[in-house]
Amino acid sequence: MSENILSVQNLHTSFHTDKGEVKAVNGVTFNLEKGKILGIVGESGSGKSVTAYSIMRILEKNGRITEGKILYKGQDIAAFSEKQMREFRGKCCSIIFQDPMTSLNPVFTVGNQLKEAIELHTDRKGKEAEARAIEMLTLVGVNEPEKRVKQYPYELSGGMRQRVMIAMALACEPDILIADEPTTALDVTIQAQILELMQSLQKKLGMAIIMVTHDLGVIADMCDEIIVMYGGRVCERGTAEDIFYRPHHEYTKGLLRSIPNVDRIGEKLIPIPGTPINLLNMPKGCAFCPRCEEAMKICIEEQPPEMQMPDGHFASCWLNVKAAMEEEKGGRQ
Ligand SMILES: Nc1ncnc2c1ncn2[C@@H]1O[C@H](COP(=O)(O)OP(=O)(O)OP(=O)(O)O)[C@@H](O)[C@H]1O
Repeated sequence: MSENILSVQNLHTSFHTDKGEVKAVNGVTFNLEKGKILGIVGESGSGKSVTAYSIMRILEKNGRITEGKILYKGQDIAAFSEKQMREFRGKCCSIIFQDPMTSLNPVFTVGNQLKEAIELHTDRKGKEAEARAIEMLTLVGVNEPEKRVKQYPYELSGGMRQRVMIAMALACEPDILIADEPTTALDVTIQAQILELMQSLQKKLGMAIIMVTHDLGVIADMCDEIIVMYGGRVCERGTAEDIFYRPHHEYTKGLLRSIPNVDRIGEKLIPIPGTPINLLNMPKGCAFCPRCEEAMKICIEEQPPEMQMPDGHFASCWLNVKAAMEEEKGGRQ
């Protein structure tokens, strides 16, 4: 039976700024099953990273979770003390970022930093931690690990640095790994290698992964479940198959039209027209409405409810409500 290791329920996160309250995440709900890969997809500014940082409670000082629950194995992490949170980060849930250089300390060797992470979160100390560091580098496919531990981050390539970051994140065998745009800064071939590595580690270690990305194409083959975000809200969530083959939100359809597809070679990619919404001034209705070619009057006025589709996945779009009503009307005639 499936088991939710993480359950995010109606999460709201805001930032206080001189210009007003930036409502970055507005009612995000999803479940992450043990050992599964979940993708969070959306364009820049849609609230993907803020959702991830809310889970880790690593928001910037002006940020705050204003509503909702984050349950880890059934326990609400909002109630965790700072000490419990330090244990949670690393042992239960780890995060890797887009640019490993911002996370790796340039003045310490790779070995030193790995050893420190291992000593901090596990019982392995000294020589045992050093041996574990080499073991972890081998696991993530770093060649000549004995030599690498003595090197500084600047001596490694971008792909190699990301492997080191993954090794560090996995040193304590967390149940959940959050990867925030882990391959965006890498060139395409290295990107594919890192994604492959993450998939194989997921299989080997059995952890769950949350992949945060703006590129639906990147995660097409690796995710079990996908949530599509726009303007801090979830537009659609379901299995990867639901999202790719049976999309029920106009934004998801737009995203799909804008990624290359081998079945449509020669076809033009269609970008989504318009600009992202202003989070300081959220529209009353559907966040995507100003850019939606199918928008109706109700879309401007009211936020669409999340509806379960016949195949079981969820979408928040008034067009589905209209379609459902018309079907019902047709059935009654
Ligand atoms: N400390 C902050 N103060 C004010 N606004 C913030 C802060 N951090 C994030 N935001 C805003 O929250 C919104 C969501 O940001 P978030 O980083 O989650 O977007 P994203 O979907 O991950 O996109 P990207 O890939 O560009 O990071 C953005 O409009 C961003 O400007």
